[in-house]
Amino acid sequence: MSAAEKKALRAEAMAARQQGGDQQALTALLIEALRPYRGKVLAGYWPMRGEADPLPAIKAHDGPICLPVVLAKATPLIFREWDGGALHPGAYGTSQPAESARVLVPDVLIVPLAGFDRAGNRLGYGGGFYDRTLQLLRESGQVHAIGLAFAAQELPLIPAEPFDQPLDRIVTDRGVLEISH
Ligand SMILES: Nc1nc2c(c(=O)[nH]1)N(C=O)[C@@H](CNc1ccc(C(=O)N[C@@H](CCC(=O)O)C(=O)O)cc1)CN2
Ligand SMILES: Nc1ncnc2c1ncn2[C@@H]1O[C@H](COP(=O)(O)OP(=O)(O)OP(=O)(O)O)[C@@H](O)[C@H]1O
Repeated sequence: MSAAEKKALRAEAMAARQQGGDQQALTALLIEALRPYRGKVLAGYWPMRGEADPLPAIKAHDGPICLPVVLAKATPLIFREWDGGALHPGAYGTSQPAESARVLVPDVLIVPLAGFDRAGNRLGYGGGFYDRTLQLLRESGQVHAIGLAFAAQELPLIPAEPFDQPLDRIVTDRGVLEISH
């Protein structure tokens, strides 16, 4: 897929995201999907630009919670513990925990999506941050990646590229997709 085609696909998915969806149904399904991970380190995200909101489900998690921090372009994300307190402005309009917060290694990640397809391929903002991060985490242990999106963000096909890290599961407001690799 050319860069221009990928850009167009991303724009299409982001436009669909603006329609939103049933946030309450999404929260209930996400809480259900996280139930097996009680006590595990959970990475969420602070939603921006119309992203599906993982916060109610994160707050219901019984275990350590962390949020992504961008250190630099083209490098994996790190995750700092979040106690529910005030956040600080980070790169690209993100909000991140204080630099004094502990760095944690997540067992389960909620991955923000621009778009997704039924095979578990995902589109983000194009920074490759989650691809790099999931690659690194998967090299050193087991990690479960749950994509979160509104059902309207589904695309028929996102051509997988060699560096793309697929999701293990996708939770939308209309149900849960279990991905078999
Ligand atoms: N809520 C949330 N937090 C997150 C992410 C995310 O997708 N969602 N990230 C997921 O990676 C990381 C931040 N990465 C991001 C990368 C690019 C842009 C962004 O707005 N890009 C611009 C182009 C910027 C440029 O290249 O100059 C754009 O899309 O218009 C935002 C976040 C970590 N935190
Ligand atoms: N593991 C990796 N190692 C090196 N480069 C990578 C890796 N993963 C992705 N990239 C680079 O990152 C760029 C962006 O990837 P892509 O368009 O898939 O981003 P994205 O998945 O939309 O973004 P994000 O992961 O931040 O949500 C690609 O051009 C690719 O070259």
